[in-house]
Amino acid sequence: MFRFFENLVDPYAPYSPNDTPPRRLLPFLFQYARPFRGVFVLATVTSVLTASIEIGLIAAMGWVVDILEGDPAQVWGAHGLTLMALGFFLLFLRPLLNALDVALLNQAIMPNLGTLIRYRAHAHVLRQSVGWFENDFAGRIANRIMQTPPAAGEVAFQTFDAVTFSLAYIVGAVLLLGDSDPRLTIPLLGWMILYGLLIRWTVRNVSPASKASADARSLVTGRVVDAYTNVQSVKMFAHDDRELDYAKEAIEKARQTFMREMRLYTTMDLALNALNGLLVVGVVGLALTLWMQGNATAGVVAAATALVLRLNAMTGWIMWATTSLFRELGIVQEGMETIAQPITLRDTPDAQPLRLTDGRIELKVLSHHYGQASGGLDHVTLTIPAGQKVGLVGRSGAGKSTLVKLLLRFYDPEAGQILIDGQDVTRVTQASLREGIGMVQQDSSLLHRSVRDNILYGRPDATEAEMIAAARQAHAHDFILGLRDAEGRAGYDAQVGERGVKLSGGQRQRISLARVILKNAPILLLDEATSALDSEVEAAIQDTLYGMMEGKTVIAIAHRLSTIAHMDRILVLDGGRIAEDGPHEVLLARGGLYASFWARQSGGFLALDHPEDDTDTDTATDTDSGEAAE
Ligand SMILES: Nc1ncnc2c1ncn2[C@@H]1O[C@H](COP(=O)(O)OP(=O)(O)OP(=O)(O)O)[C@@H](O)[C@H]1O
Repeated sequence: MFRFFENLVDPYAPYSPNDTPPRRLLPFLFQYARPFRGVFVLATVTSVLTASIEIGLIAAMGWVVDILEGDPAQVWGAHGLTLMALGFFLLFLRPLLNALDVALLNQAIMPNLGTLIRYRAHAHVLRQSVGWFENDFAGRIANRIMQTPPAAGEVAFQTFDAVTFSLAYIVGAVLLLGDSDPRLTIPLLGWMILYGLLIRWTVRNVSPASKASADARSLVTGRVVDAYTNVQSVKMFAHDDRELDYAKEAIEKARQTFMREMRLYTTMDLALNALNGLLVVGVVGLALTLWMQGNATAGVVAAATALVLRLNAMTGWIMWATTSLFRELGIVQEGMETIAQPITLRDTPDAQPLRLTDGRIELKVLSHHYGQASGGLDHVTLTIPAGQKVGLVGRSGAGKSTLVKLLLRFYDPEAGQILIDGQDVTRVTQASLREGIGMVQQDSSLLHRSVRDNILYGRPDATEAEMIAAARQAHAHDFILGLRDAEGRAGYDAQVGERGVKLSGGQRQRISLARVILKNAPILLLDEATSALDSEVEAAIQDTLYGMMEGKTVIAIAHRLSTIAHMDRILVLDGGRIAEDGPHEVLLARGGLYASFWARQSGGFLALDHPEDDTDTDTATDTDSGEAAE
């Protein structure tokens, strides 16, 4: 029985993703609720029926009190059949309806609605561009993906469990009292107006307060996760206390917003109690007066009393349900700041797969300043013929990585065009573009999975033998065989830890090299691909790299000029522009920037951020081949 209801809606059913999700709350929720339409209609019906039955039972109780006033000997004869029908209804039909109501809520809606939202929200966020992720905390994004779905589930639950039920119940109460004596509805209607006003006040204040709270909580998660992911820097600079203070600031903000929210609930509770007192005194007092005047039966007084006492008990629950509904709506609204953001970098509707025939790359007056006045790339025009090997050098911040990221379409250029084999990279599908490009980065972070999964990331359908061959080529096979993780998994099955932290930098770089070897894409981008390797391994890997470059168009960013000196062509970027362009010897002979870089190389390293300043840069060269060495 459970399974039937649990399978009523498939949260993973195919759907057409929406690049621009609605920015308003209700349309946003409705888009996720669409697959649940049938279930929601049924839940509304059962909820209304359940409320009507509650009212019916109270009416029946009044009726029973009235028949008690008659002759006991006559009761069975006159009302036996009705009483038996009532018993049958209570014993069998009511539990059945109740079971249907609960199963729809607990089995069909609750587990599936949250799952559907989480799955689709994650799918949406995954489609965001690299630039989008750079502008936020990963922890905050994750927090929103985690807390929005249960909040939306709670909204649905309260809507059917409390709101629909209580509305139906209150309407039923008015009808029942009106039927007994219309005057009895006067205090009830008065109460309803005040109660409505109280709910309106609460709702208006609770949603923003809860959104502020949720916002503050997400910030806490963002800061906490930021400290955990960068724990090495935290420890290295002995900044535990600073980090704690930084988090405390956010934690305190969360406490302040939470306190503001809780004040609302206390005020609401006090007002509700006062209102309920008025209701009981009003209705029961009036019913008693009518009875004393002989205008109402004992049954009417009993039913009216039962009704308001039940209402009295229910209002707290309704109020709680209504506020939790709006509190959860506030959380959903906060989550929407992440989940409802449009995908700005997307495939054009007519995007075709990239047809990579030769691997010719053209940049046409390409500019990208990350939305700022300077930085990035500035008016770069360039043609790289198919199969050419290009070395890209320049000072730190010259725009080398920007060029590579634009080529991969991690961002859309602010001006100009990039063509690969004559096709504009913004007009082909992103998947096909990135399939055609292999990239090895300086900071090769791996996924928290097994070595095998990480290498196969380059080509998931590769065979075991192909994967091992790639690892061998990257000089990774031997050390991989020696790996063993904390759970005893060894070799290719060993887990590499978050971002590959359980491996050395050189090991990480070799694994990421193996996956690019496996991918075997026609265009190769190397961003300091061997920077983390010791010279012995590097020498061996250089051979592998030269082998890999065979027949491919290559752009290699290098800080160590010796690794690119033999390339067909060297491009020197300076301040986002191409300063020099030509083979090693020609550039050396020209005596410009490249020649000065080369001259300043010591032991194969090149200096630096400030080539004018000899003393500083030479020191940096000796100690740091990363940032300082260009
Ligand atoms: N995501 C970003 N948002 C804003 N500005 C950025 C971003 N990425 C890079 N920049 C800016 O663009 C300029 C070029 O950066 P880029 O990373 O391309 O330099 P680079 O030549 O690769 O430097 P390095 O050798 O240090 O890696 C820098 O001034 C940098 O501050």
